[in-house]
Amino acid sequence: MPITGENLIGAATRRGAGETFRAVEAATGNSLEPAFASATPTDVERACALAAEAFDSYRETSLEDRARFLEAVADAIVAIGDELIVRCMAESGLPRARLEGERGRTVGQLKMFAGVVRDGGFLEARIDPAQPDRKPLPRPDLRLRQIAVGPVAVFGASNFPLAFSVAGGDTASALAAGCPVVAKAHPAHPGTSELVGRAVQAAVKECGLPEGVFSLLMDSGIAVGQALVADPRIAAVGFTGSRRGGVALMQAAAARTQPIPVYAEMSSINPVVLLPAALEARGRDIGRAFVGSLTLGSGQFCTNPGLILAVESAGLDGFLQAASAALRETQAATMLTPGIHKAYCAGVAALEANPAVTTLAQGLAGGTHQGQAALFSTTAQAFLADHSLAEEVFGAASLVVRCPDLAAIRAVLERLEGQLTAAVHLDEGDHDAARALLPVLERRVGRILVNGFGTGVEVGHAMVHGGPYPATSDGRTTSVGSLAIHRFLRPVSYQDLPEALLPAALRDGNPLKLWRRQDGKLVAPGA
Ligand SMILES: NC(=O)C1=CN([C@@H]2O[C@H](COP(=O)(O)OP(=O)(O)OC[C@H]3O[C@@H](n4cnc5c(N)ncnc54)[C@H](OP(=O)(O)O)[C@@H]3O)[C@@H](O)[C@H]2O)C=CC1
Ligand SMILES: O=C(O)CCC(=O)C(=O)O
Repeated sequence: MPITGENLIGAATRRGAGETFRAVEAATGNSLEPAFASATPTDVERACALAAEAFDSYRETSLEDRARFLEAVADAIVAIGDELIVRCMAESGLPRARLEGERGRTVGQLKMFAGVVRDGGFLEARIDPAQPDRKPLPRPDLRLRQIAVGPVAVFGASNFPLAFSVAGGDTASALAAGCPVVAKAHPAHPGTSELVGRAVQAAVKECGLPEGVFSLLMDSGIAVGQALVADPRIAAVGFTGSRRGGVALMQAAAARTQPIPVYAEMSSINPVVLLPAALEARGRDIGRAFVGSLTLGSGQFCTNPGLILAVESAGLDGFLQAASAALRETQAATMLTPGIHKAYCAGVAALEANPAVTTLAQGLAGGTHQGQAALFSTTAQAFLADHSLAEEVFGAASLVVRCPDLAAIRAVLERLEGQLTAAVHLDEGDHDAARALLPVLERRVGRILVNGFGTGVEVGHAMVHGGPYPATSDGRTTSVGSLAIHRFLRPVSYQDLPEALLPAALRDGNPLKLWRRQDGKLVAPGA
């Protein structure tokens, strides 16, 4: 499939008339062909108009048709073949195996949402039948279902060019909910974005859906994204990226005449608590496993273990020795963009220059665009006194906080901002300490995990990839897993509507064969 550098607006391809830019080969910094032209305000207007036009028809597609569409998107992505992987490797610097795995995750995610749509449970159909004879007042007939919120703007993330980008989790969950999507390509991987965008466009056509169900806009700067969020037809926003970017979009959305929700997944340092019995029993093993997680994808995961908390002990010394030894042998790896590499180097330099911080180990040095892993330590007292030490350094750097006792670990956790994950390494002898920390962790994070690390999010029904601000802009939900669909739904109640006017999900006889809540009780289809 040739990459043309065009915008995909509904069924059309249109060369933008805005500033041109080229993708950058992550490993070399060289420009890649072809030139991409940024979309103009007219392109944004057209994409949003088409999305609004498609909305009422798309949101009422049958559950089966919508599920088939999601599967068609998945199949079309697979059908691109190796060209997608090769282009994505060049643009992102990520290795083949990682990207093949990420493509599998992207396709699996679309198929999972196809299953969610077919199941129909997300409609949350509820029926409170009329009670005309109720005293002192009759009860009306009340029926509720969830409907799609409207067209959604999706911002592709730089660090997951497939699974969190054009047809990633935000797009999959919005389309599953019945929302058309206008995607803004990340300029770090515009060719990858176009290839995937063309696959979605082809699936829209193949499934006979209105063309406005999907558009993809290119931009080298922020104008298109700002215009999208400001457009009155856009009803919600999905974003993964920097705190600065996410907050700017939240502000733009809040400043509208009609504010809309922004679901932004932003910064997280993902505390890892090493409890005493586990450290004593297997501190060295944990140290080696930690370095594996820290350096995965050159550390460019929002779930990266950026903060380690442990009480001073021989077990901690063993952990630090093993982690430092493993880190010193770690190859430097190409980072996603020169900008992200520069930001990483600045973050590492700030830690090195901090008098309260000790550099424990550094990975092998690399080329111009490669990130060198780094491990630092400080004391609980210093950490609590210096807020800058809790800031995310996006890349393979982590800070160990040496604590005098468990109370200091708790104090550090209490001080942290909202996080995506917290990991606790424990043995049976640590259960009391862990139990005491759980309420703090529940308040601070979206996912608590034991004897592992947060990198590598499982896409499933019980996953929360979210957390209190600033991990995300809305800690009540998730951007990964089937629950993510609820970001793009809202309930509507139908009072005393004649049967002929009711949506199929709420009709007598249950034609969609849904599980429904009847007078407050969950009733199986056919019961
Ligand atoms: N925690 C996490 O999961 C991640 C964190 N990051 C952090 O973000 C830094 C930069 O990486 P990057 O991926 O470029 O993330 P950004 O947040 O800078 O950008 C993400 C997307 O949002 C757009 N955007 C950014 N700011 C605005 C704005 N004010 N208005 C409208 N659109 C905007 C960008 O457009 P454009 O690029 O065209 O400006 C891009 O398409 C990294 O160094 C890292 O610190 C990055 C990825 C994931
Ligand atoms: O760890 C993962 O699998 C996902 C991480 C993520 O969401 C991110 O880095 O943006």
